Amino acid sequence: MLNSPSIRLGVNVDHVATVRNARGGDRPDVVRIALAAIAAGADGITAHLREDRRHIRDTDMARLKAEIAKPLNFEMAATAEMQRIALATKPHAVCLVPERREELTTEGGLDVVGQYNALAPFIAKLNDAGIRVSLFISADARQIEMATKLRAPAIEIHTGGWCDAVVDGHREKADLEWRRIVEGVALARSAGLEVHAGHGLDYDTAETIAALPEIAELNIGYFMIGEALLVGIAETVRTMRAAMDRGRAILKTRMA
Ligand SMILES: CC(=O)[C@@H](O)[C@H](O)COP(=O)(O)O
Ligand SMILES: NCC(=O)COP(=O)(O)O
Repeated sequence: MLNSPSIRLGVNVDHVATVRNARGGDRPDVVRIALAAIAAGADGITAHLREDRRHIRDTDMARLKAEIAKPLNFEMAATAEMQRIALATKPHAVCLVPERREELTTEGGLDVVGQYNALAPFIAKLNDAGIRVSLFISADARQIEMATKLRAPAIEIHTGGWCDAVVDGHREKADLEWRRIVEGVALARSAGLEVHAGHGLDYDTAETIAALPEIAELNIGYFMIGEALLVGIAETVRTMRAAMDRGRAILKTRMA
């Protein structure tokens, strides 16, 4: 089984922009928080430029690209507008996510099976520009198999259903969702995909999923920004990194 020796932490800064936009000013500064997260150990920054610009704005994405030295993971819907912006911005990576204006947050995974014909040329253009493409999908075998046909080198498994069930104490649903994730990441890795995970992760669920050998990257935002309001982003990043390291240590004992 191909494993990922280390596991990267991508900090999603969307909800720093949510707070900033509440009064329409320029504080808190998204880039300043991103730089502090990187200084504390984040391996990259994730930001979601939504069609409705409810949080991250075009200027945020441009400043993040210009001012951070670590990889920028540009989350976006697969639209012509976003492709144009991504090609102009040239982030390290793009993660294609589904979007509905009326959604509170990302609800499901991208339907790469149903959207294959549109996604194939869309992804090819980003690949050709040297941008690493990942697909935000559910841990569904058909979606994973189709992702491999789309020449995306990576997928990000949507962990929202599992995380919500854990937080809500729905043990049976959490166990079912977890089994789907375990099977999905194994299938994806065996197909040669780089496997990321994200949505709804907190310290406990990040530790649990970091024990899966196939996971190369976790992208975490909402929970961490909330924690940062209490203890600061640096301590939050350090605590999240420690949780992920505990997960990796559990993996190592299992494999010993
Ligand atoms: C795809 C995903 O789960 C998140 O990265 C996404 O950014 C969530 O959207 P909001 O940040 O708008 O809640
Ligand atoms: N792709 C997941 C992400 O970037 C952050 O999701 P969340 O932790 O804000 O739910």
